[in-house]
Amino acid sequence: MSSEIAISVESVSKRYEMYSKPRDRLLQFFSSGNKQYFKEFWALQKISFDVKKGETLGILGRNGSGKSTLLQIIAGTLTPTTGSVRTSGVMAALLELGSGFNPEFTGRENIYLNGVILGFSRHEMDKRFDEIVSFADIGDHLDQPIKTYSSGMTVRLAFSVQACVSPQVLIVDEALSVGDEKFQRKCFEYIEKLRKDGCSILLVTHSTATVEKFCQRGVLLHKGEMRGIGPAKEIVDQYHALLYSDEKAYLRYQASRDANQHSSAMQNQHAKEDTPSSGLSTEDTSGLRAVISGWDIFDTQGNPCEQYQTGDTFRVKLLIDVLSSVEEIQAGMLMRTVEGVSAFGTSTLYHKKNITAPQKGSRYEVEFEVEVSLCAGSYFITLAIAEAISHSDMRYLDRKTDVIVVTVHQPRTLASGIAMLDAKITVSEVL
Ligand SMILES: Nc1ncnc2c1ncn2[C@@H]1O[C@H](COP(=O)(O)OP(=O)(O)OP(=O)(O)O)[C@@H](O)[C@H]1O
Repeated sequence: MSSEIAISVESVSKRYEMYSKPRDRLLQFFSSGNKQYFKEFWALQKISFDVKKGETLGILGRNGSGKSTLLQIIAGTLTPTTGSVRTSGVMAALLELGSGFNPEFTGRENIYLNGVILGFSRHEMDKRFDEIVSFADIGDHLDQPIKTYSSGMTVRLAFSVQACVSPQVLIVDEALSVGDEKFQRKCFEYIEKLRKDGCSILLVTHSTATVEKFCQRGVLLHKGEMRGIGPAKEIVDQYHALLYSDEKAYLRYQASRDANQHSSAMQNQHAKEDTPSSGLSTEDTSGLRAVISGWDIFDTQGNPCEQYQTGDTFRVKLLIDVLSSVEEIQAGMLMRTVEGVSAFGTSTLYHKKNITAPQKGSRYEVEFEVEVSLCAGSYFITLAIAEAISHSDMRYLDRKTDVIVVTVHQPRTLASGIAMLDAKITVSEVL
């Protein structure tokens, strides 16, 4: 393995044996391989990629696409059916919540236990102990058994132990989403510091905002196969195409991306994405057929505004430039939480307001007026336009991912979660 590489994954596949009845497992055990009582399920198929030293790589994919399986194989807690993984340097892993802890032992005891697993002596852990405890900030709970911890406390301690041993490779599996926002920020600051010090980081998350912010490159897994590897933003776009379209539409999107990959047309598009308000020529020089050429968010008085209170109304406007003939254009918006969970999406299709037979060179403005029935938090808005092919199918024309961030405040907390539903509470004494 080259000295520039921190993790090398070579043709890794993982097969699970699926038994329909527990009895079949026993029969298989005694069958000495003459008969197969299980169905094969390949959770991963021929995955290969390298992570460079100092690089942060994000792994994206729908639920069940194989992300955790891959991380466990890289962390060495699961054996691949075929293929191999090589890593260099001290490797710390934050896998499933508290998976490295013994629940019966106290936090203090588990710090030392984890130290041994990571290859550190007691003396070496003594030197790091204070930093770990101060980072975890779990107070007196340190001397209580881990089984009494909340999930937030467990993740605090797990992160602190793994990060404070100055690893050369850090593997993080979604675990951080359990902690509160303040602790998450602290973790990401620490991850950034580790990255600057040359640590290679592999991050599994559903938050595309996290991938775009922290990762140079991304990997997209789909049904156990690697569907893409490349600059974080491109992989996030592919992931969105996979999430928000049906499978057929995604495959078409991917095929057209592959065809255009080396053409200047795609480079044009990304250059334009970086300067959204620059305005676009209406000449179809790029191969694109329609683009989102501008967008903004306003309050009901028409002032640009990204801060709202629950119950307020905002207006998102987007401009669409039609570069060549398109039969019918559908425009949509999607609001997602910081963790990437969809909170609300709507489209001209749902409201029977698609743009039909737009002329080449024409420009349209679409306005979404939305009442903010959301709990307090930050929400990212993605805008997209697509060509309606049939009632249930579409082909993406342009997409602007997480381009508007709305912060929702609630002066007096009335609810938690995402949706602010109207609730009435009645309390009465039962005699
Ligand atoms: N021990 C197992 N036996 C059989 N199938 C398994 C086992 N572990 C995982 N799988 C299957 O392997 C596939 C990949 O699972 P994995 O947990 O890696 O997905 P994931 O991308 O991490 O999902 P999520 O986003 O929901 O965490 C899933 O279909 C899962 O059901």
